[in-house]
Amino acid sequence: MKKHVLVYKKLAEPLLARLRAECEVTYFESIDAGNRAAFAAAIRGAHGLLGASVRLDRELLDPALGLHIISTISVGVDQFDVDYLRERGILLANTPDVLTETTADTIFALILASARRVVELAEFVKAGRWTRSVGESQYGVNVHGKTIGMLGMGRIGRAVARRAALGFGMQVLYVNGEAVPEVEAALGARQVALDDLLAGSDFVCVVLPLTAQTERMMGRREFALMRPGAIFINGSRGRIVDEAALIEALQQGTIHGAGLDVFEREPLAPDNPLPHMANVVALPHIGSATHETRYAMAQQAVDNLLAGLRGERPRHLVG
Ligand SMILES: NC(=O)c1ccc[n+]([C@@H]2O[C@H](COP(=O)([O-])OP(=O)(O)OC[C@H]3O[C@@H](n4cnc5c(N)ncnc54)[C@H](O)[C@@H]3O)[C@@H](O)[C@H]2O)c1
Ligand SMILES: O=C(O)[C@H](O)CO
Repeated sequence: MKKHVLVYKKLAEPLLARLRAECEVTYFESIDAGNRAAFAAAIRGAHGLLGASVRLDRELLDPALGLHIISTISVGVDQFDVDYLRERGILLANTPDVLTETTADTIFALILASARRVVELAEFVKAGRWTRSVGESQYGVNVHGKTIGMLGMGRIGRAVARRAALGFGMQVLYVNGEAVPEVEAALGARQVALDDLLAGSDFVCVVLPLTAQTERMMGRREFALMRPGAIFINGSRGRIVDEAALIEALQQGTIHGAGLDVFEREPLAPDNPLPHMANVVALPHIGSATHETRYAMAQQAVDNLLAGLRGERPRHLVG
């Protein structure tokens, strides 16, 4: 008998066809208030789930007695209770590696856009306000030759550090779960204590996973340790930052600016001041959002799911 798969994210037709060749597929392009009850009901009969950006908590998963595997189209797994899945014997697979370089590109775009005020000044031109040559009040700050402090030196951290050191002649400091001798040898990167990184960096760049240990790791104390001219970049998860403390640091000039792809609440609350601040470049969580990479992620997620349902070990198993 065919296994039952529930897809909860828009999937390209060739990938859906691969799933349909082997499984019974229930397909939701996205989940919202209107179809959430139907989604919850469909989970009950599923052997496999495939999708992204939906928090699948115990309440939703408890009734799914036949569930064998969840294949998320993301590298981050903070939307899952990994211990609960392990206790239930439900496999969790994700999509590392394939999005690393694309996400590093986005993070570097944030670094450049924040330092050189690209968005603000492009809007200035669009508004027809470029009537004479720019003055000092519109100058940015250099990126090349500066020091970048990486919070996280995993796959994406290394890809950002490589761009920084080899492309922009930057010095690299890092905080990570363990030392990474290859980036020290190849890029001259130095592992330092968190406080030394904050005090010694012109750019502080977060590429950590969201965990109990990293949640709100950047708070008022940490922003106060940063250089007044420093720029804060977050390309991983909003909840690693105490957003109220970040807003305060930006408003009070404790730090110079921020480039943010992720936020405490997504999509943004309408009253969130961050996207309206002149010294902030805010993006709508697009780290991996290119046609090529999102397709490759979905393909990897389908491979993981089908392997799990066939009783094989998925290539990208979490935990
Ligand atoms: N903005 C986006 O669209 C986007 C895209 C991809 C990934 N991400 C986020 O980026 C994160 C990192 O992805 P990755 O592939 O580089 O992961 P990774 O596992 O390769 O790297 C994470 C690094 O963080 C370190 N780390 C973990 N906890 C730590 C702690 N408490 N203190 C110090 N270091 C710690 C680990 O040692 C590891 O080297 C993902 O978990 C995801 O949340 C965001
Ligand atoms: O974790 C990830 O892969 C990105 O944040 C996309 O959701």
